[in-house]
Amino acid sequence: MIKVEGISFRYTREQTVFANHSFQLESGRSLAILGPNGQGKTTMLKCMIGLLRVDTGSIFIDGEYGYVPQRESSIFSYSVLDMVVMGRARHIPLFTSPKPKDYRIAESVLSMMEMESFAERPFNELSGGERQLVLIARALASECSILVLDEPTSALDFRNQSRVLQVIRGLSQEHGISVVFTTHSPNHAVHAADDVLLMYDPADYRYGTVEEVMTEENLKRLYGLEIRTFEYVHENGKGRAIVPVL
Ligand SMILES: Nc1ncnc2c1ncn2[C@@H]1O[C@H](COP(=O)(O)OP(=O)(O)OP(=O)(O)O)[C@@H](O)[C@H]1O
Repeated sequence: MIKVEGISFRYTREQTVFANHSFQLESGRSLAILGPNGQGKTTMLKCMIGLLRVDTGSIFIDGEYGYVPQRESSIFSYSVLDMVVMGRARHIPLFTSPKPKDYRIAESVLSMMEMESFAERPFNELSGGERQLVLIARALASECSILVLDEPTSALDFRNQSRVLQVIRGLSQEHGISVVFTTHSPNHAVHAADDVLLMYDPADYRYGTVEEVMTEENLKRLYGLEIRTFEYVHENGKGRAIVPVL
């Protein structure tokens, strides 16, 4: 779990990115962070995992985290299996090679994500969506209990967006992994998150469950747009779609 209490961050004296934000992420839940371009979503993620130091407040992380960046390419032509094995780095002593156990774990993660057939393919020859899934697999191979993803669905086609959202949902619901991700899509937050953080402006935010927070009124305020939400019924239950009024 992650507990964030009263944190503030600024890159420069003139520019506060966020001030006095508090929220938490319980085990096995997923949290979506939404806000306009440049509002500080990536900065928030970086603060949460300690890549940036907050100016005030505290962050308590109970567990190991795996970080999935927005995009990554490799100058070497690693196979997908080798890329995923790299996720084992924190378990492999310095100057030693991965052991059969590391390969077994990497293979089992690929299998959990139904990507066994990708194991021998060169990572650099995969599509953007396939690479995103491999980067998620690499983070999971570290046996993290918290997965942190920066815009995991950006640049993906409709099908791969759904695939990544299903993976996020399954990891929290079936594997007890806590997931935090940033997104520009309110629909993706509704589909894959339990909790939401809306970043309005540096001193103002809203945090709560999807049901509490993802209202037409709050989203209108966040994006400066008229928004409508629709309930629909599908074979596995109910869903909600959010659209702008254009
Ligand atoms: N290294 C940096 N130094 C100075 N300012 C930065 C740095 N990185 C980001 N910023 C600024 O901080 C603010 C927040 O940036 P951040 O990337 O966290 O926003 P974001 O909500 O993730 O944006 P986007 O949706 O466009 O990806 C922006 O105004 C950005 O210009």
